[in-house]
Amino acid sequence: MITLGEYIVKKQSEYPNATGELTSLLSSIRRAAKVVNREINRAGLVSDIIGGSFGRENAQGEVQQKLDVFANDIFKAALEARGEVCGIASEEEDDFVVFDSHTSANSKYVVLMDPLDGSSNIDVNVSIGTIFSIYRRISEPGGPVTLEDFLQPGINQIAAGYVVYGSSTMLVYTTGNGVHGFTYDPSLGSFGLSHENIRIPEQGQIYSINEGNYIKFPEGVKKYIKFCQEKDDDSKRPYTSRYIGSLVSDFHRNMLKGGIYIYPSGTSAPNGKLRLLYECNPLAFLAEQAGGKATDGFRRIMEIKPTELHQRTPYFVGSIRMVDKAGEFMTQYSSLGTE
Ligand SMILES: O=P(O)(O)OC[C@H]1O[C@](O)(COP(=O)(O)O)[C@@H](O)[C@@H]1O
Ligand SMILES: [Mg+2]
Ligand SMILES: [Mg+2]
Repeated sequence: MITLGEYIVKKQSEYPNATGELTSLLSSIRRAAKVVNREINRAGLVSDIIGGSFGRENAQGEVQQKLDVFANDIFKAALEARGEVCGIASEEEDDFVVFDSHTSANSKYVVLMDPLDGSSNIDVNVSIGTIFSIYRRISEPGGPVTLEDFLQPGINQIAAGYVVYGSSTMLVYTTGNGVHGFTYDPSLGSFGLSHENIRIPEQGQIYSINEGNYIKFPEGVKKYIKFCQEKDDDSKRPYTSRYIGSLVSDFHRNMLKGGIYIYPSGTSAPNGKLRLLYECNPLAFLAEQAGGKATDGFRRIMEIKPTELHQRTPYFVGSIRMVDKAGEFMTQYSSLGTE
């Protein structure tokens, strides 16, 4: 078994100019994932780290769970410790955080993260995740870190990935050279290569959307859901509806089996729920690297120029032919002004 650490180093050797900073940064994430995984495995045993609300709201007005805060602290500390990162932005931090140690201040990377994805599933033993996105800063190393360092379009990402804490724990990442998955082996305490060069099937039979919000959906989405539910032997419809309620877990399943995940805009959430910078862009990079697609119903997600740290966007991601089909319905009904 080749471990994640060995694989990252091996990949680095393919880049003669590589400095090892990204390798070290990725291994900080690997180490933090192990610590968070250990706590998640005993979720349910209520303590000051896990089990229930932290009793405070984040910038988006969501009540933070204890594990949201714990995961945020663990990843933040791990990213600061090695000095390869000059600053982070996180779902659980109102503003971006600058690391001011000498090494950090001179480093060239910023990280954006959703430390704990699927928070509503923490206390009910359903799989959850962590999402991360890595950019080269725009500002000069050694100089002040600015908001512009974080408000970069997804196409500028250097690397992205997620950890899914499910029946097994996996870390899946890309550096723009394919998508690779590693499964955690608790007996060895390391991640082993289990899914090299993941490819999303162009067409799947799974659609993932919270149909509880159906009446609030744009007409294009309502029509696409009906399309998924209609019988048509040629295209193996009706498709199967699967919705875990943890973006990482729904995305991971659809990436391996084929499928589409949609979190649309709605009458009560005009820009949808998901955050462009640390949920949608990193998974869009992975989806595209695996042969899939990610849009807001109309535009390529990774070409959207962000304006705010916690901005939301409608999200359509997964098998390329399914995202295209959903896009056709969105265009057709938005042009009819019935969006
Ligand atoms: O309950 P809803 O409205 O369907 O939302 C579920 C979605 O919200 C999220 O939980 C948002 O992420 P966080 O848990 O990180 O806030 C996604 O993981 C998930 O897909
Ligand atoms: Mg999330
Ligand atoms: Mg979260």
